[in-house]
Amino acid sequence: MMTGITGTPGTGKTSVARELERRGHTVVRLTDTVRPYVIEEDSRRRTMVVDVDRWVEEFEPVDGIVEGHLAHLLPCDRVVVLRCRPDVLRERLAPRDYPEEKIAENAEAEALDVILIETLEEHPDERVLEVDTTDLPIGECADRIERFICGEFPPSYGSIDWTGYLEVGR
Ligand SMILES: Nc1ncnc2c1ncn2[C@@H]1O[C@H](COP(=O)(O)OP(=O)(O)O)[C@@H](O)[C@H]1O
Repeated sequence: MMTGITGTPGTGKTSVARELERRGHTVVRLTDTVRPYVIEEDSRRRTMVVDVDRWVEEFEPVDGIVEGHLAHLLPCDRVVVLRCRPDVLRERLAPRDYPEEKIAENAEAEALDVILIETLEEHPDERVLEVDTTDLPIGECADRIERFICGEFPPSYGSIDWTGYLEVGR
């Protein structure tokens, strides 16, 4: 079974995947697989443009966890969408040497549920779990994901509304 862990940068994918790996799960990091599919790199914005269609087409399915902000585009059996309140997301991204424009874009994408919407375009409801990591310690996020994978924790999404965090007049 392949479980995707996706989310806006800063929502905690790397941290929770590290914890799940420590607990014995096989983890594939998407950043390690996209390199051959990079079409363009924008070093100022620290962004890569990837040939996503070809990457999805050629991706070898994994019996384990795939972690990365494109994971929901793969034919996963389960998808976990990590979330983080936009003001806290900004704090989490602050130590990265991202330009302000990129931090603002990520906070806005999070406020607009962009990754959740993309996930629901690809996967039926019963495969999707949204986890709000804002106040949930990494270990507890990992517990919930493990229980979701084995069917003990039910799928759910849609209880988050962060439109109030959209920055107006930018
Ligand atoms: N559940 C959490 N609670 C508090 N801080 C977290 C949590 N998950 C991640 N963080 C912190 O947020 C920052 C970004 O986490 P990271 O795992 O790198 O996110 P991503 O891989 O989604 O970009 C790190 O400093 C990490 O320690």
